[in-house]
Amino acid sequence: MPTAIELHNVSWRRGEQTILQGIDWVVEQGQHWAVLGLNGSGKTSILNMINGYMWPTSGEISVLGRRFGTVDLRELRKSIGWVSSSLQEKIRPNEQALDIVISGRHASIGLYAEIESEDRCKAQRLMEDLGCAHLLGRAYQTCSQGEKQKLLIARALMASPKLLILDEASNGLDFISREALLQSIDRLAARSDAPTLLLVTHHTEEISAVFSHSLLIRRGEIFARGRSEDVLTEEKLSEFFEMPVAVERQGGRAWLSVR
Ligand SMILES: Nc1ncnc2c1ncn2[C@@H]1O[C@H](COP(=O)(O)OP(=O)(O)OP(=O)(O)O)[C@@H](O)[C@H]1O
Repeated sequence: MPTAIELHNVSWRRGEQTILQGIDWVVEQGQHWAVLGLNGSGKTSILNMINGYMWPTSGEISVLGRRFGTVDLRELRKSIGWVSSSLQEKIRPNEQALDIVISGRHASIGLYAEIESEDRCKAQRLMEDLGCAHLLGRAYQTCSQGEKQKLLIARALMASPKLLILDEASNGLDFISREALLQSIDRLAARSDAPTLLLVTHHTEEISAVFSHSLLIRRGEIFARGRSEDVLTEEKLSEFFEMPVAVERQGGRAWLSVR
């Protein structure tokens, strides 16, 4: 089975500034990873490289077993779902929830292809799985932030991606909505046909047990990577944040506080 992601000695420089330095990271298919790093640490830059929107200054990248430089990126992107807040802004406010989900089938914003009933059934099933089937005929602008996120995840799943990136998916959610979204993500991860998941987050407590591995990025370099229980420890995180933190484990999640 090809690896989901391979970055070998990837660096990215812009003029005098080194934004990524010597990134080595391998994600096997079927693993789910959390990616943690302070603002400006380089997370989005790595995601842009994985999606082929940016090219490293040096190093090699393979995604889903295809080595960059020899692959049609537009084709490859059909196998990658990326749910981010910037996607939210691209959705037309009066578009209906079901249509938004179906539009993910062709990785387009808006409906350009004829809707097949198969697509409609799949979209409905995904909405049920994510607990947002009640929104079917609702206009996007009338949905809450949490509901919008679920719709966008369902939309990304329409194309049956092999890799799904959830980029700060819980931004702006209240406590209850965030828990509901995290539960939906857990259910998704537990499915036998689940894509490889990357959860980009600022909050360790969002990293549930399904995210078996974690990557910590600091100032454009990998600070730590490996099994989440080995990486999300008091000692490592205190060193990572350069601040003494306490970690309390509850339900397989690491809750942080400043010591
Ligand atoms: N196109 C660019 N040109 C110059 N600098 C850039 C460019 N893109 C990103 N950077 C810089 O690279 C660094 C890493 O940015 P990046 O967006 O990858 O961080 P991030 O970890 O995603 O941050 P955040 O959590 O705030 O979203 C930042 O200092 C940013 O200003």
